[in-house]
Amino acid sequence: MSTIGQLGERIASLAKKVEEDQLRNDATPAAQQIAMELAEASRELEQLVLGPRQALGMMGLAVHDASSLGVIVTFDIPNLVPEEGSVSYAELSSLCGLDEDRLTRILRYAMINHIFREAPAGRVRHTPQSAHLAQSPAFCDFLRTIAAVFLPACAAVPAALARWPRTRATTEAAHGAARRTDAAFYDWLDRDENAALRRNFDRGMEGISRAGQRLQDTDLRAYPWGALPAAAAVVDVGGSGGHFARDLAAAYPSFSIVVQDLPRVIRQTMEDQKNASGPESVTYQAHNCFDEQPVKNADVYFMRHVFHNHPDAECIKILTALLPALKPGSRVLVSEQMDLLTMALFNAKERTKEEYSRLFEQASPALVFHGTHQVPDDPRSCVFEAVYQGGETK
Ligand SMILES: C[S@@+](CC[C@H](N)C(=O)[O-])C[C@H]1O[C@@H](n2cnc3c(N)ncnc32)[C@H](O)[C@@H]1O
Repeated sequence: MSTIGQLGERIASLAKKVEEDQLRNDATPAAQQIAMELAEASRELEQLVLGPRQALGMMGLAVHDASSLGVIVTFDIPNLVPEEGSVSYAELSSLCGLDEDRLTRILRYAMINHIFREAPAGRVRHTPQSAHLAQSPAFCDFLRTIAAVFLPACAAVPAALARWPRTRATTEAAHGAARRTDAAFYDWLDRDENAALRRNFDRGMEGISRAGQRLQDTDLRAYPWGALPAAAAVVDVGGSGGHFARDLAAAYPSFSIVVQDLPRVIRQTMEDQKNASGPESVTYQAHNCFDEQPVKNADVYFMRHVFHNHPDAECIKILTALLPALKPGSRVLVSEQMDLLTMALFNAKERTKEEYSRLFEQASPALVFHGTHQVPDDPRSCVFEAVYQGGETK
């Protein structure tokens, strides 16, 4: 482990490079890698400076970071603060409906994280952080989903694991314990009384992919899409409202792309797309990924952040449902990102490349693992690739 002095020197030299890269607008993988190293070294320095007692205490209390952010987006505060200038706590309180005392406490806490600042005393104005929220409505939908749906599930993880230490059942996940329900996550979300949460969840998928931590740009850069045939047919299974598909279509206009998701998601997407000018090469289809794949002989079947929702047996079912559609050379791409949320919601598993290779093989020996694709600046994300060799009875 480095000393505080060594880390300080390293941070100073990395910071200089990052500043120069930012001035040159250099966003190459090498520049992003250096920025990541700087962020990691800064986190390590913070831990060393604080020492274990303070650092661990802050980790335990980080729940307030998430809940204060949750209040801010739930009450739509970023859009109530003027773009330029400031607003008083009293005015903000009457605009958002939250009493002034609690509003002030919550915003002052959030200011520790540089979300808003108070200047002059008693008046609130934007920072780059809070302005990002005001400019990213779909990302705020995702943050509202975190506050209303994910936080209760994450808080229940220790109790759920104590109750079911070895289970893989989707009905025995922390989400179920928090909600006191036996329903698996998506069945619960589908209930009539959860319509508002569902809408936030569906829109939030685009928000997190475009403005949050699960940037779809990673998948566009990590996989060599340009090496596919010019008129490649791509199916985005579990593609939500088509946010990835539309970016893929913009980068590769000659591809034809089908976005599949649950009927309610596709219904809403078609509704939303009526007034939007989406690319014609992207079409939408309601399809349950456990049913036989209706789009035959596509070049690519892409599943982004879908497998992490499911235990092994269900992933094998999803892959098996693809088999009748595959032609020799069809690629199955599974894009994943490491996080603990899927454990809280679904008891799902994070898998290594060996485990993915086994999953593909268990679905069919003709589905041959071809390796992984990553970008250096987002080591938590990975695209696992299998190619169908054909030649077996499906
Ligand atoms: C974590 S989201 C990922 C969405 C999108 N691929 C992305 O990367 O933002 C998982 C998606 O799978 C969809 N989904 C869940 N169960 C499904 C099923 N049985 N068949 C098809 N899609 C499903 C959800 O509606 C949701 O859009």
